[in-house]
Amino acid sequence: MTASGAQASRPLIITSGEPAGVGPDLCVRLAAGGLSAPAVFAGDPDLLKSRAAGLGLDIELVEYRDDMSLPAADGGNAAPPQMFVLPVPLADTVAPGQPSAANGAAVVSMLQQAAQGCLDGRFRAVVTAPVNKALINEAGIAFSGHTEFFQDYAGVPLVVMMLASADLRVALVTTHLPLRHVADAITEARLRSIIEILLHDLRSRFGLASPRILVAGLNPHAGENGYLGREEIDIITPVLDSFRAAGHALIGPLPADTLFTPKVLKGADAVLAMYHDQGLPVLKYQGFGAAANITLGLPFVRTSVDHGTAYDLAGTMNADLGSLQTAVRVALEMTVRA
Ligand SMILES: NC(=O)C1=CN([C@@H]2O[C@H](COP(=O)(O)OP(=O)(O)OC[C@H]3O[C@@H](n4cnc5c(N)ncnc54)[C@H](O)[C@@H]3O)[C@@H](O)[C@H]2O)C=CC1
Ligand SMILES: NCC(=O)COP(=O)(O)O
Repeated sequence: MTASGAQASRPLIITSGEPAGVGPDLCVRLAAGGLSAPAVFAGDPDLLKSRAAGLGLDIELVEYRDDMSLPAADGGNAAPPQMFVLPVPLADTVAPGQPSAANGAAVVSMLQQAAQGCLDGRFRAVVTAPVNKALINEAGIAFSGHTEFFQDYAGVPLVVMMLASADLRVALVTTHLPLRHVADAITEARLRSIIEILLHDLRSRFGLASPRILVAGLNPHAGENGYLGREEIDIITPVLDSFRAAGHALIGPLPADTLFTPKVLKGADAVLAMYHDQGLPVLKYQGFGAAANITLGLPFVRTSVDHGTAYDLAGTMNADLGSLQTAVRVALEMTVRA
């Protein structure tokens, strides 16, 4: 697959995420293995250098400047491989697995610089390594996730979180919300806008002309005709009916407990789950390590890993690189299509 000339000349920006987690390890491993497209890594150069050394990787860190033109396959033929770094210095030095809230501002700065570079057209797309949401809050910065951060930064009213493996796509109506607030957040207006974004991006970014989407109910047994909750009757069904009347293939609301069985999933292009832990455990059970987290509805492409900071694996070669590789591949494919 090849990108257009203008797209190919713009590098991906990959944020290295929580400094004490596996993000920096995965980034140096990705750079050492070579990428199929130009990429810049946002992070602290000293940290990346020391993590590469600790993992026994021989790479040359090169400070990235906007006026640089990067080799087509980043670090491809250079020996040792080159890693282009947008420097974001940390406030505190950290050891693998030992996070410090003092670095919260630097972690958020990586995201700001990446988002701004995408909005300005300097970067092709952003790929994020995991952050620790609680630690950023401890640093005094309100933060519930990359998804919400990029939505706010881009100034768009709503985005959709979708995790995708080779065999399953799961999008969410609500994201990082306490469970007791979920039902109130599922309004007709929100559900309608989420479905519009999902339909639009499945067509434009994934090449699905008429996506078939299975929609979960909120309550057990999709509400059991109203005896176990009324959201299906009052909100979900009317919204789905209006999309169906317009010719869209939306099936549901389906009982979530059997929605993910192979027979029901057959022929579906995506599942729309009502909340985070209704959909994501299934996706992760099915595809952990080979899935990407994608934010739909942004004015730029953003993908991420399917896992968290994995402090227990930081500084070792034991973390699986598969999800970061998948996130990079999906970002490249999405930017070719759009
Ligand atoms: N995209 C992001 O920024 C995400 C960040 N997080 C953050 O990560 C932190 C830790 O969350 P947890 O729930 O413990 O999830 P986690 O994904 O960090 O760890 C859960 C389990 O998966 C394993 N694991 C994670 N990544 C792996 C990899 N690449 N290869 C092999 N095994 C891997 C870990 O060793 C652990 O056993 C939290 O602060 C959370 O906010 C969680 C999910 C996504
Ligand atoms: N479970 C996915 C997750 O929490 C990642 O969220 P985000 O940081 O990508 O918004």
